[in-house]
Amino acid sequence: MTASAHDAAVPGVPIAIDNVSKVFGEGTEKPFQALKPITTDIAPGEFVSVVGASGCGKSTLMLMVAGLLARSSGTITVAGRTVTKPITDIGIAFQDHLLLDFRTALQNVMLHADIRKLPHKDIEARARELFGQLNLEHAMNKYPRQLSGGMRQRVSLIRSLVHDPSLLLMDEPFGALDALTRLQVRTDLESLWMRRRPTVLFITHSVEEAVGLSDRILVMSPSPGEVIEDIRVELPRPRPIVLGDAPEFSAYVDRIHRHFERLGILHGLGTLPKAG
Ligand SMILES: Nc1ncnc2c1ncn2[C@@H]1O[C@H](COP(=O)(O)OP(=O)(O)OP(=O)(O)O)[C@@H](O)[C@H]1O
Repeated sequence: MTASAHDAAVPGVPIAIDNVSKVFGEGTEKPFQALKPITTDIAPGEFVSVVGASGCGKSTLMLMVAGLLARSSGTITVAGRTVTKPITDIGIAFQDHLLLDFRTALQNVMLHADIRKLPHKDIEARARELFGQLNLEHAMNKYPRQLSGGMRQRVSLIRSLVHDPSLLLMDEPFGALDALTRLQVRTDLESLWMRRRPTVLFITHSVEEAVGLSDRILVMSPSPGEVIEDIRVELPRPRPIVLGDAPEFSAYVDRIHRHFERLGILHGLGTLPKAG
């Protein structure tokens, strides 16, 4: 990739999560502790995934970072400022795969630029570049109904990143995709992220996807969730689309699955019987 003035701009924002917990229904007869206290720092431009059993509190944590849900204890700062209300003053993007039927792919990508009156020419130039980067030029002037589910998802990725947000929050964005498309979209997300390095908080049920994408993975216990291991993934980038046969990759995946086995989330992992 060639460096340009644009690439040199400041990447993502830092996030500090200090002793943050969540109890739903506080002060009622039936309070429910969804999250035990969590403390972690996310560096500017880091790609951090959260994995854990269903209901362990992953979305709750993300909503609190976004300022969309009040915390029960602790503090969260984003870009050095304490989060007390929904974050709107830094470039924040939520992954949202809904495209408008009556707008072409390019017009969908331009949606926020149109609404927020951002510099249309610059954003459109960047949008075209990103369509090119993902080999999707042919889709630019098509309507969502003319695109496959995977292509729609990739268009929505471009839409999330076209304004170079400093923070991208993604809650299980690829859940509805088939396994092959998911690999492609994962690779596309890495390639778009590498361009400007926004900070990404990424929730997934797929351990392989987390290892394929992340700088760090927060492994959560079952409900009430807490971080049981914070794993730094030291695999070089860009990571190949097919990672399964790399022993370093499998070692990370295994390590996380073993946690889940120990916690009773997975059963019957065992080891392969010896051949012969
Ligand atoms: N507004 C709410 N009021 C009461 N309980 C809630 C509320 N929101 C979430 N919960 C509960 O808190 C727990 C954590 O929910 P959360 O959605 O954060 O889990 P999750 O790890 O994201 O789950 P999944 O992987 O299934 O999406 C769940 O038991 C959920 O039912």
